[in-house]
Amino acid sequence: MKVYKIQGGTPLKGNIKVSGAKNSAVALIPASILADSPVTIEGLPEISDVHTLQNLLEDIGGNVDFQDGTMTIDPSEMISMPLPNGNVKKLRASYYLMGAMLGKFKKAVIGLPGGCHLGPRPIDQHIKGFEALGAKVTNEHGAIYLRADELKGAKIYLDIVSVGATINIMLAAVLAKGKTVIENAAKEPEIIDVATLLSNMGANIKGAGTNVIRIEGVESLSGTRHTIIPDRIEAGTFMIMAAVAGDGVTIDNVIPLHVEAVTAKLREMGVVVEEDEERLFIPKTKSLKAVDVKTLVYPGFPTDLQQPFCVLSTQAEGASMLTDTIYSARFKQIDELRRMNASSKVEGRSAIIHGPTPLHAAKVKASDLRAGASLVIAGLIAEGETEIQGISHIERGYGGLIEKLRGLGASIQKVEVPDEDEAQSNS
Ligand SMILES: CC(=O)N[C@H]1[C@@H](OP(=O)(O)OP(=O)(O)OC[C@H]2O[C@@H](n3ccc(=O)[nH]c3=O)[C@H](O)[C@@H]2O)O[C@H](CO)[C@@H](O)[C@@H]1O
Ligand SMILES: C=C(OP(=O)(O)O)C(=O)O
Repeated sequence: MKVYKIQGGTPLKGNIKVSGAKNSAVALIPASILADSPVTIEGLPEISDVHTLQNLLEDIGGNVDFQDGTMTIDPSEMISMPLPNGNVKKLRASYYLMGAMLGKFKKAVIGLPGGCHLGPRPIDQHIKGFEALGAKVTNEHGAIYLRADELKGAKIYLDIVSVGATINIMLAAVLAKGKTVIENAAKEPEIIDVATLLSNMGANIKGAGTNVIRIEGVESLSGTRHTIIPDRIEAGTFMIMAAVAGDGVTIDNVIPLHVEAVTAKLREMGVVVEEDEERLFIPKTKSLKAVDVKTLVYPGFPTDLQQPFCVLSTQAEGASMLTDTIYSARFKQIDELRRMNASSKVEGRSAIIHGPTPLHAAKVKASDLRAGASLVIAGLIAEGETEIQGISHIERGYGGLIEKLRGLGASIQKVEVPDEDEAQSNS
């Protein structure tokens, strides 16, 4: 089994570059299915979610070339092959194959998606949208069957503000007949990025980034070239690292507006954040003050940074309360941080953390992507050598993390160790 080993205590210094956004990448790649000719996407992150989607597009007949962050997808020979199992379970965003394949082929069979276990993650709003557009949707043995004679534009009000449902309905609607209006749409930057790609492919979309999106269906879409936006969650992760373990860190390839909620919270804690057009500089932090955080939909504080932020709170003076209003059970990092001496507990939808508490190295396990990120940050400040298991979760969303952190002087390596669970079950 591969693990990360981190020798904590080395202050981080220098420049670190943010990659393309995971949550855009995983929607832009399926969006290419809708074109009639090759789509090229530049700046993609080297993460396993991207590689898994490449394999899924190849499974349905796509011709995909991926080198140095640039992926060219030729969809001209794709067919609506059923994808009930296998790779679709490896990531959350395989649900975008539903919208894209329904839009293009008017039929699809896609297994229920995987992704991080953060409490219930239903897809009822996606299905409600597909049905409103005229699709018949059934769940048969864990796979979603979608079929429509024809897709027709409709007015869809989302009961819950959902990133996935907003994008999925856009994907299904761009080739539908007539006008679709998505009300109570999510406003995340990734939605604008996907709308930009689709518009450059020939789609007619207005209002992406606001809570009402209007789409006028078109006959066909063609290939184009698109550069992805930077990953605001990776940027936020590096901001937290710099605040808690830094001795002067410059974060390159950031859109400061996209991380405003994080910047504001860090400043409230006493962290200096200097903004430039496309970069941030965080000097060494003198002391950290405890703050309360509540996750909200964009432009609020992102749920994806709640888990890493918990580590910062362990080093702040006083009691912090971090409340996740998006996911009821996104606190699996807390038990692992307690192993490392954090004074923390979960009460309902909140983590309560008392600090400052020195963290000690331990053997810990990443249960999901951002729990993994929080353990990496904890390992960087803990005394001794931390071993992190479950790194496949981390590698779904952070590309080249070891190299990037080594560039800041961190002592981190990926090594093979015997699998203790396997050894125990064999003995
Ligand atoms: C691949 C991707 O982009 N993942 C992101 C996306 O996930 P994802 O798109 O899955 O998250 P949503 O925005 O859909 O979920 C928001 C909330 O709505 C609920 N919900 C969602 C859809 C639905 O049909 N019914 C329903 O009840 C969810 O359980 C959750 O409580 O947005 C989340 C919220 O910012 C992020 O944490 C994820 O990193
Ligand atoms: C929850 C996340 O990802 P996914 O939706 O892909 O599981 C995340 O990126 O933090």
